[in-house]
Amino acid sequence: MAKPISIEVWNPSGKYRVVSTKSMPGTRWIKLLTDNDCRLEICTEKKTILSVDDILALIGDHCHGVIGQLTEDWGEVLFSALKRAGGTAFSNMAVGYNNVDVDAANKNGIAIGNTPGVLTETTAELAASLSVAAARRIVEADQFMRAGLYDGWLPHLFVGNLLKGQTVGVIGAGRIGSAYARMMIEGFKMNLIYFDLYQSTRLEKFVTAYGQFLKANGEQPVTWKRASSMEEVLREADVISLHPVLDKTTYHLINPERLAMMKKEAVLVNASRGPVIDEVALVEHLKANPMFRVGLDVFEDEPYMKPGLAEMKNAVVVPHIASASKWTREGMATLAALNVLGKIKGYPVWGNPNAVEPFLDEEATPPPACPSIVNAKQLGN
Ligand SMILES: NC(=O)C1=CN([C@@H]2O[C@H](COP(=O)(O)OP(=O)(O)OC[C@H]3O[C@@H](n4cnc5c(N)ncnc54)[C@H](O)[C@@H]3O)[C@@H](O)[C@H]2O)C=CC1
Ligand SMILES: O=C(O)C(=O)CO
Repeated sequence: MAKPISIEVWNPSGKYRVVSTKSMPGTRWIKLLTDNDCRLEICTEKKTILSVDDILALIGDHCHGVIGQLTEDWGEVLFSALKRAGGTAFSNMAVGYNNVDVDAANKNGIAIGNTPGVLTETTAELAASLSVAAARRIVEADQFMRAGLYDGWLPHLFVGNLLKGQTVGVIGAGRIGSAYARMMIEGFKMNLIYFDLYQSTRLEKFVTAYGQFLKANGEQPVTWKRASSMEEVLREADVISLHPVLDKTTYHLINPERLAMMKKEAVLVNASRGPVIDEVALVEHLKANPMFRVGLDVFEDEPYMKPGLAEMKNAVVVPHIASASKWTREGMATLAALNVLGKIKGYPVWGNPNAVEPFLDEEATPPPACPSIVNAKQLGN
Protein backbone atom coordinates (compact mmCIF):
# COMPACT_ATOMS: atom_id res chain seq x y z
CA MET A 1 0.00 0.00 0.00
CA ALA A 2 1.24 3.50 -0.87
CA LYS A 3 2.67 5.51 2.03
CA PRO A 4 0.19 8.20 3.17
CA ILE A 5 1.10 11.72 2.05
CA SER A 6 0.92 14.58 4.54
CA ILE A 7 -1.48 17.39 3.65
CA GLU A 8 -2.94 20.59 5.04
CA VAL A 9 -6.69 21.05 4.44
CA TRP A 10 -8.50 24.34 3.81
CA ASN A 11 -12.32 24.64 3.75
CA PRO A 12 -12.97 20.94 4.48
CA SER A 13 -16.66 21.13 3.48
CA GLY A 14 -15.96 22.61 0.02
CA LYS A 15 -17.77 20.94 -2.89
CA TYR A 16 -14.80 20.71 -5.29
CA ARG A 17 -11.63 18.92 -4.19
CA VAL A 18 -8.51 20.74 -5.45
CA VAL A 19 -5.01 19.50 -4.67
CA SER A 20 -1.82 21.58 -4.74
CA THR A 21 1.31 19.45 -4.82
CA LYS A 22 3.26 22.24 -3.07
CA SER A 23 2.68 25.14 -0.75
CA MET A 24 2.86 28.31 -2.89
CA PRO A 25 3.65 31.95 -1.97
CA GLY A 26 0.89 34.29 -0.82
CA THR A 27 -2.62 33.59 0.43
CA ARG A 28 -4.76 35.13 -2.33
CA TRP A 29 -4.76 31.90 -4.32
CA ILE A 30 -6.02 30.01 -1.25
CA LYS A 31 -8.78 32.54 -0.63
CA LEU A 32 -9.88 32.49 -4.28
CA LEU A 33 -10.30 28.72 -4.16
CA THR A 34 -11.90 28.45 -0.73
CA ASP A 35 -14.29 31.39 -1.40
CA ASN A 36 -15.47 29.47 -4.44
CA ASP A 37 -16.52 26.28 -2.68
CA CYS A 38 -13.25 24.39 -3.10
CA ARG A 39 -11.84 22.07 -0.47
CA LEU A 40 -8.12 22.71 -0.90
CA GLU A 41 -5.51 20.13 0.07
CA ILE A 42 -1.90 21.31 0.03
CA CYS A 43 0.80 18.67 0.15
CA THR A 44 3.18 19.29 3.06
CA GLU A 45 5.65 16.44 2.41
CA LYS A 46 9.24 17.55 3.11
CA LYS A 47 10.75 16.07 -0.07
CA THR A 48 11.35 18.64 -2.83
CA ILE A 49 10.37 16.58 -5.88
CA LEU A 50 7.27 14.42 -5.65
CA SER A 51 7.22 11.11 -7.53
CA VAL A 52 4.37 9.95 -9.76
CA ASP A 53 3.34 7.56 -6.96
CA ASP A 54 3.23 10.41 -4.44
CA ILE A 55 0.98 12.41 -6.77
CA LEU A 56 -1.25 9.38 -7.45
CA ALA A 57 -1.77 9.14 -3.69
CA LEU A 58 -2.65 12.84 -3.57
CA ILE A 59 -5.17 12.57 -6.40
CA GLY A 60 -6.89 9.59 -4.77
CA ASP A 61 -10.28 8.56 -6.14
CA HIS A 62 -12.06 11.91 -5.99
CA CYS A 63 -10.34 15.05 -7.27
CA HIS A 64 -11.57 17.87 -9.48
CA GLY A 65 -8.28 19.59 -10.22
CA VAL A 66 -4.58 19.75 -9.41
CA ILE A 67 -2.04 22.57 -9.24
CA GLY A 68 1.39 21.07 -9.92
CA GLN A 69 5.03 22.02 -10.35
CA LEU A 70 7.55 21.95 -13.21
CA THR A 71 9.60 19.31 -11.36
CA GLU A 72 6.79 16.75 -11.74
CA ASP A 73 6.26 14.28 -14.55
CA TRP A 74 2.72 14.83 -15.77
CA GLY A 75 1.91 12.12 -18.34
CA GLU A 76 -0.59 9.37 -19.09
CA VAL A 77 -0.39 7.77 -15.63
CA LEU A 78 -1.34 10.96 -13.78
CA PHE A 79 -3.83 12.31 -16.31
CA SER A 80 -5.73 9.02 -16.53
CA ALA A 81 -5.79 8.85 -12.71
CA LEU A 82 -7.10 12.42 -12.56
CA LYS A 83 -9.78 11.59 -15.10
CA ARG A 84 -10.84 8.48 -13.13
CA ALA A 85 -11.07 10.67 -10.03
CA GLY A 86 -13.51 12.95 -11.87
CA GLY A 87 -10.95 15.68 -12.58
CA THR A 88 -10.82 17.97 -15.61
CA ALA A 89 -8.16 20.52 -14.72
CA PHE A 90 -4.41 20.71 -14.14
CA SER A 91 -2.24 23.81 -13.99
CA ASN A 92 1.51 24.06 -13.81
CA MET A 93 2.70 26.87 -11.56
CA ALA A 94 5.05 27.88 -14.41
CA VAL A 95 4.87 29.25 -17.91
CA GLY A 96 7.02 26.42 -19.32
CA TYR A 97 5.20 23.09 -19.54
CA ASN A 98 7.79 20.74 -21.03
CA ASN A 99 7.14 18.49 -17.98
CA VAL A 100 3.59 17.93 -19.26
CA ASP A 101 2.55 15.43 -21.95
CA VAL A 102 -0.15 17.53 -23.59
CA ASP A 103 -1.25 14.66 -25.88
CA ALA A 104 -1.93 12.50 -22.82
CA ALA A 105 -3.89 15.37 -21.26
CA ASN A 106 -5.93 15.81 -24.46
CA LYS A 107 -6.67 12.07 -24.55
CA ASN A 108 -8.02 12.27 -21.00
CA GLY A 109 -9.89 15.54 -21.52
CA ILE A 110 -7.78 17.44 -18.97
CA ALA A 111 -7.24 21.19 -19.44
CA ILE A 112 -3.60 22.28 -18.97
CA GLY A 113 -3.00 25.71 -17.49
CA ASN A 114 0.22 27.69 -17.30
CA THR A 115 1.23 31.12 -15.95
CA PRO A 116 2.48 33.43 -18.73
CA GLY A 117 3.20 37.15 -18.44
CA VAL A 118 3.44 37.53 -14.66
CA LEU A 119 7.04 36.29 -14.72
CA THR A 120 8.27 37.99 -17.90
CA GLU A 121 10.09 40.97 -16.38
CA THR A 122 11.28 39.07 -13.30
CA THR A 123 12.86 36.35 -15.44
CA ALA A 124 14.35 38.87 -17.87
CA GLU A 125 15.87 40.78 -14.94
CA LEU A 126 17.62 37.64 -13.71
CA ALA A 127 18.93 36.91 -17.22
CA ALA A 128 20.22 40.50 -17.37
CA SER A 129 21.81 40.05 -13.93
CA LEU A 130 23.54 36.86 -15.03
CA SER A 131 24.78 38.63 -18.17
CA VAL A 132 26.39 41.40 -16.13
CA ALA A 133 27.66 39.04 -13.41
CA ALA A 134 29.37 36.86 -16.03
CA ALA A 135 30.69 39.75 -18.14
CA ARG A 136 32.11 41.61 -15.12
CA ARG A 137 33.19 38.51 -13.16
CA ILE A 138 31.21 39.56 -10.11
CA VAL A 139 30.98 36.14 -8.41
CA GLU A 140 34.69 35.40 -8.87
CA ALA A 141 35.56 38.82 -7.47
CA ASP A 142 33.18 38.37 -4.51
CA GLN A 143 34.79 35.02 -3.65
CA PHE A 144 38.26 36.59 -3.92
CA MET A 145 37.27 39.39 -1.55
CA ARG A 146 35.72 37.04 1.03
CA ALA A 147 38.80 34.82 0.89
CA GLY A 148 40.88 37.80 2.09
CA LEU A 149 42.94 37.83 -1.12
CA TYR A 150 42.48 41.51 -1.99
CA ASP A 151 45.70 43.34 -1.15
CA GLY A 152 45.32 46.44 -3.31
CA TRP A 153 44.09 47.83 -6.66
CA LEU A 154 45.83 46.34 -9.69
CA PRO A 155 45.48 47.20 -13.40
CA HIS A 156 44.72 43.57 -14.35
CA LEU A 157 42.49 42.60 -11.44
CA PHE A 158 39.27 40.95 -12.66
CA VAL A 159 39.22 42.64 -16.03
CA GLY A 160 36.01 41.69 -17.85
CA ASN A 161 33.90 42.80 -20.83
CA LEU A 162 32.32 46.21 -21.42
CA LEU A 163 28.73 45.79 -22.66
CA LYS A 164 28.13 49.28 -24.13
CA GLY A 165 28.28 49.27 -27.92
CA GLN A 166 28.58 45.45 -28.05
CA THR A 167 25.98 43.14 -29.60
CA VAL A 168 23.43 41.24 -27.56
CA GLY A 169 22.07 38.09 -29.20
CA VAL A 170 18.68 36.68 -28.23
CA ILE A 171 17.53 33.22 -29.24
CA GLY A 172 13.79 32.97 -28.70
CA ALA A 173 12.51 36.56 -28.76
CA GLY A 174 9.11 35.84 -27.20
CA ARG A 175 7.81 37.51 -24.04
CA ILE A 176 10.93 37.00 -21.89
CA GLY A 177 13.50 37.19 -24.70
CA SER A 178 12.06 40.54 -25.86
CA ALA A 179 11.92 41.95 -22.31
CA TYR A 180 15.55 40.88 -21.77
CA ALA A 181 16.59 42.45 -25.10
CA ARG A 182 14.99 45.76 -24.14
CA MET A 183 16.79 45.78 -20.77
CA MET A 184 20.17 45.17 -22.37
CA ILE A 185 19.58 47.70 -25.15
CA GLU A 186 18.15 50.46 -22.99
CA GLY A 187 20.38 49.76 -19.98
CA PHE A 188 23.69 49.18 -21.73
CA LYS A 189 23.15 50.64 -25.22
CA MET A 190 23.87 47.32 -26.92
CA ASN A 191 22.96 46.48 -30.51
CA LEU A 192 20.57 43.59 -31.06
CA ILE A 193 20.69 40.48 -33.20
CA TYR A 194 17.90 37.94 -32.64
CA PHE A 195 16.66 34.64 -33.94
CA ASP A 196 13.11 33.40 -33.55
CA LEU A 197 10.73 31.41 -35.72
CA TYR A 198 8.57 34.55 -35.83
CA GLN A 199 9.37 38.19 -36.46
CA SER A 200 9.26 40.35 -33.33
CA THR A 201 7.94 43.57 -34.85
CA ARG A 202 7.34 45.26 -31.49
CA LEU A 203 10.92 44.66 -30.44
CA GLU A 204 12.26 45.92 -33.76
CA LYS A 205 10.13 49.08 -33.48
CA PHE A 206 11.40 49.65 -29.93
CA VAL A 207 15.06 49.44 -30.98
CA THR A 208 14.48 51.71 -33.98
CA ALA A 209 12.76 54.33 -31.80
CA TYR A 210 15.42 54.10 -29.09
CA GLY A 211 18.15 54.41 -31.71
CA GLN A 212 16.49 57.58 -33.04
CA PHE A 213 16.25 58.96 -29.50
CA LEU A 214 19.96 58.35 -28.89
CA LYS A 215 20.90 59.91 -32.24
CA ALA A 216 18.79 62.97 -31.51
CA ASN A 217 20.74 63.32 -28.26
CA GLY A 218 24.08 63.14 -30.02
CA GLU A 219 24.79 59.55 -28.98
CA GLN A 220 25.69 56.51 -31.05
CA PRO A 221 22.34 54.92 -32.08
CA VAL A 222 21.61 51.26 -31.31
CA THR A 223 20.71 48.92 -34.17
CA TRP A 224 18.78 45.66 -34.66
CA LYS A 225 18.99 42.71 -37.01
CA ARG A 226 16.75 39.68 -37.37
CA ALA A 227 19.11 36.78 -38.10
CA SER A 228 18.16 34.22 -40.72
CA SER A 229 19.77 31.45 -38.66
CA MET A 230 20.73 30.74 -35.09
CA GLU A 231 24.34 30.35 -36.22
CA GLU A 232 24.39 33.97 -37.37
CA VAL A 233 23.54 35.07 -33.81
CA LEU A 234 26.18 32.80 -32.31
CA ARG A 235 28.92 34.12 -34.63
CA GLU A 236 28.08 37.81 -34.27
CA ALA A 237 26.92 38.40 -30.69
CA ASP A 238 29.10 39.24 -27.68
CA VAL A 239 26.42 38.27 -25.16
CA ILE A 240 23.88 35.58 -26.06
CA SER A 241 20.81 34.78 -23.98
CA LEU A 242 18.60 31.74 -24.59
CA HIS A 243 14.83 32.16 -24.16
CA PRO A 244 13.05 29.59 -26.35
CA VAL A 245 10.58 26.96 -25.17
CA LEU A 246 12.13 23.51 -24.64
CA ASP A 247 10.93 21.09 -27.31
CA LYS A 248 12.46 18.76 -29.91
CA THR A 249 13.67 21.74 -31.96
CA THR A 250 15.57 23.35 -29.07
CA TYR A 251 16.95 20.29 -27.24
CA HIS A 252 20.79 20.65 -27.24
CA LEU A 253 20.44 23.71 -29.42
CA ILE A 254 23.85 24.69 -28.00
CA ASN A 255 26.11 21.76 -28.92
CA PRO A 256 29.89 21.42 -29.49
CA GLU A 257 29.70 22.69 -33.10
CA ARG A 258 27.71 25.77 -32.13
CA LEU A 259 29.88 26.50 -29.08
CA ALA A 260 32.88 26.52 -31.44
CA MET A 261 31.19 29.21 -33.58
CA MET A 262 30.92 31.66 -30.71
CA LYS A 263 33.46 34.36 -29.97
CA LYS A 264 36.22 33.23 -27.60
CA GLU A 265 35.24 35.96 -25.10
CA ALA A 266 31.48 35.66 -25.50
CA VAL A 267 29.04 35.45 -22.60
CA LEU A 268 26.29 32.81 -22.81
CA VAL A 269 23.23 32.99 -20.55
CA ASN A 270 20.53 30.39 -20.06
CA ALA A 271 17.35 31.08 -18.08
CA SER A 272 15.10 28.94 -20.29
CA ARG A 273 15.48 25.20 -19.71
CA GLY A 274 18.68 23.23 -18.98
CA PRO A 275 18.50 20.74 -21.87
CA VAL A 276 18.67 23.61 -24.39
CA ILE A 277 22.44 23.36 -23.73
CA ASP A 278 24.53 20.20 -24.03
CA GLU A 279 26.04 20.74 -20.58
CA VAL A 280 28.86 18.19 -20.94
CA ALA A 281 30.02 20.00 -24.09
CA LEU A 282 29.69 23.32 -22.27
CA VAL A 283 32.00 22.19 -19.45
CA GLU A 284 34.62 21.15 -22.03
CA HIS A 285 34.26 24.51 -23.78
CA LEU A 286 34.61 26.44 -20.51
CA LYS A 287 37.78 24.50 -19.69
CA ALA A 288 39.33 25.15 -23.10
CA ASN A 289 38.28 28.82 -23.25
CA PRO A 290 38.84 30.58 -19.91
CA MET A 291 37.67 33.94 -21.28
CA PHE A 292 34.33 32.46 -22.40
CA ARG A 293 31.79 32.92 -19.61
CA VAL A 294 28.35 31.60 -18.79
CA GLY A 295 25.48 32.54 -16.50
CA LEU A 296 23.16 29.62 -15.82
CA ASP A 297 19.83 29.52 -14.00
CA VAL A 298 18.85 26.10 -15.34
CA PHE A 299 20.68 22.78 -15.74
CA GLU A 300 20.35 19.73 -17.90
CA ASP A 301 19.71 17.28 -15.02
CA GLU A 302 18.26 19.51 -12.34
CA PRO A 303 18.93 19.63 -9.46
CA TYR A 304 22.39 18.33 -10.47
CA MET A 305 25.19 19.96 -12.44
CA LYS A 306 27.26 17.96 -14.90
CA PRO A 307 30.69 16.97 -13.50
CA GLY A 308 33.19 19.79 -13.62
CA LEU A 309 30.74 22.69 -13.91
CA ALA A 310 30.85 23.62 -10.21
CA GLU A 311 34.65 24.02 -10.41
CA MET A 312 34.59 26.41 -13.38
CA LYS A 313 35.45 29.99 -12.36
CA ASN A 314 34.05 31.25 -15.68
CA ALA A 315 30.54 30.02 -14.80
CA VAL A 316 27.98 31.82 -12.65
CA VAL A 317 25.36 29.34 -11.44
CA VAL A 318 22.09 29.93 -9.58
CA PRO A 319 19.35 27.41 -8.68
CA HIS A 320 16.45 28.10 -11.13
CA ILE A 321 15.42 31.34 -9.43
CA ALA A 322 14.69 33.49 -12.49
CA SER A 323 11.01 33.98 -11.60
CA ALA A 324 11.68 34.26 -7.87
CA SER A 325 10.34 37.69 -6.95
CA LYS A 326 7.58 37.84 -4.34
CA TRP A 327 5.10 39.61 -6.62
CA THR A 328 5.72 37.17 -9.45
CA ARG A 329 5.56 33.99 -7.41
CA GLU A 330 2.33 35.12 -5.72
CA GLY A 331 0.95 36.00 -9.14
CA MET A 332 1.96 32.62 -10.56
CA ALA A 333 0.10 30.91 -7.70
CA THR A 334 -2.97 33.06 -8.41
CA LEU A 335 -2.95 32.31 -12.14
CA ALA A 336 -2.47 28.58 -11.55
CA ALA A 337 -5.35 28.49 -9.04
CA LEU A 338 -7.62 30.49 -11.37
CA ASN A 339 -6.86 28.15 -14.27
CA VAL A 340 -8.05 25.19 -12.22
CA LEU A 341 -10.99 27.05 -10.66
CA GLY A 342 -12.09 28.44 -14.03
CA LYS A 343 -12.16 25.00 -15.63
CA ILE A 344 -14.07 23.50 -12.70
CA LYS A 345 -16.63 26.32 -12.90
CA GLY A 346 -16.93 26.00 -16.68
CA TYR A 347 -15.61 29.51 -17.38
CA PRO A 348 -14.30 30.41 -20.86
CA VAL A 349 -10.59 30.78 -21.60
CA TRP A 350 -9.21 34.35 -21.43
CA GLY A 351 -8.55 35.68 -24.92
CA ASN A 352 -4.98 36.89 -24.48
CA PRO A 353 -2.40 35.07 -22.34
CA ASN A 354 -0.07 38.07 -22.83
CA ALA A 355 -2.47 40.36 -20.93
CA VAL A 356 -3.28 38.66 -17.63
CA GLU A 357 -3.11 41.83 -15.47
CA PRO A 358 -6.86 41.82 -14.62
CA PHE A 359 -6.33 38.51 -12.77
CA LEU A 360 -3.50 39.99 -10.70
CA ASP A 361 -5.28 43.05 -9.31
CA GLU A 362 -5.60 42.22 -5.62
CA GLU A 363 -8.29 44.86 -5.09
CA ALA A 364 -10.63 43.43 -7.74
CA THR A 365 -12.56 40.23 -8.26
CA PRO A 366 -10.79 38.34 -11.06
CA PRO A 367 -12.64 37.96 -14.37
CA PRO A 368 -14.73 34.77 -14.66
CA ALA A 369 -12.24 33.11 -17.03
CA CYS A 370 -9.29 30.70 -17.12
CA PRO A 371 -6.20 32.95 -17.56
CA SER A 372 -4.21 30.54 -19.78
CA ILE A 373 -5.09 27.04 -20.99
CA VAL A 374 -2.52 25.73 -23.47
CA ASN A 375 -4.69 22.97 -24.95
CA ALA A 376 -7.94 24.95 -25.08
CA LYS A 377 -8.28 24.50 -28.86
CA GLN A 378 -7.63 20.75 -28.75
CA LEU A 379 -10.31 20.38 -26.06
CA GLY A 380 -12.72 22.53 -28.07
CA ASN A 381 -12.90 25.26 -25.38
N1 LIG B 1 14.34 29.95 -15.55
C1 LIG B 1 13.10 30.23 -15.18
O1 LIG B 1 12.77 30.32 -14.00
C2 LIG B 1 12.08 30.46 -16.21
C3 LIG B 1 12.16 29.84 -17.43
N2 LIG B 1 11.21 30.06 -18.39
C4 LIG B 1 11.37 29.39 -19.70
O2 LIG B 1 11.33 30.39 -20.70
C5 LIG B 1 10.54 29.93 -21.78
C6 LIG B 1 10.01 31.09 -22.58
O3 LIG B 1 8.98 31.77 -21.89
P1 LIG B 1 8.16 32.96 -22.60
O4 LIG B 1 9.08 33.98 -23.14
O5 LIG B 1 7.10 33.38 -21.66
O6 LIG B 1 7.51 32.15 -23.81
P2 LIG B 1 7.16 32.66 -25.27
O7 LIG B 1 6.30 31.60 -25.86
O8 LIG B 1 6.65 34.05 -25.23
O9 LIG B 1 8.58 32.69 -26.02
C7 LIG B 1 9.22 31.57 -26.52
C8 LIG B 1 9.79 31.93 -27.88
O10 LIG B 1 10.60 30.86 -28.33
C9 LIG B 1 10.46 30.82 -29.74
N3 LIG B 1 10.93 29.54 -30.27
C10 LIG B 1 10.32 28.34 -30.22
N4 LIG B 1 11.08 27.43 -30.86
C11 LIG B 1 12.19 28.07 -31.30
C12 LIG B 1 13.34 27.68 -32.02
N5 LIG B 1 13.48 26.42 -32.44
N6 LIG B 1 14.26 28.59 -32.30
C13 LIG B 1 14.12 29.89 -31.89
N7 LIG B 1 13.05 30.32 -31.21
C14 LIG B 1 12.10 29.42 -30.91
C15 LIG B 1 8.96 31.06 -29.94
O11 LIG B 1 8.67 31.42 -31.27
C16 LIG B 1 8.69 32.15 -28.94
O12 LIG B 1 8.83 33.45 -29.49
C17 LIG B 1 9.47 29.06 -21.10
O13 LIG B 1 8.93 28.10 -21.99
C18 LIG B 1 10.24 28.42 -19.96
O14 LIG B 1 10.75 27.17 -20.35
C19 LIG B 1 10.17 30.88 -18.15
C20 LIG B 1 10.02 31.52 -16.96
C21 LIG B 1 10.96 31.35 -15.89
O1 LIG C 1 7.73 29.39 -15.23
C1 LIG C 1 8.67 28.66 -15.59
O2 LIG C 1 8.67 28.08 -16.68
C2 LIG C 1 9.79 28.44 -14.67
O3 LIG C 1 10.78 27.89 -15.03
C3 LIG C 1 9.71 28.92 -13.28
O4 LIG C 1 9.18 30.14 -13.17
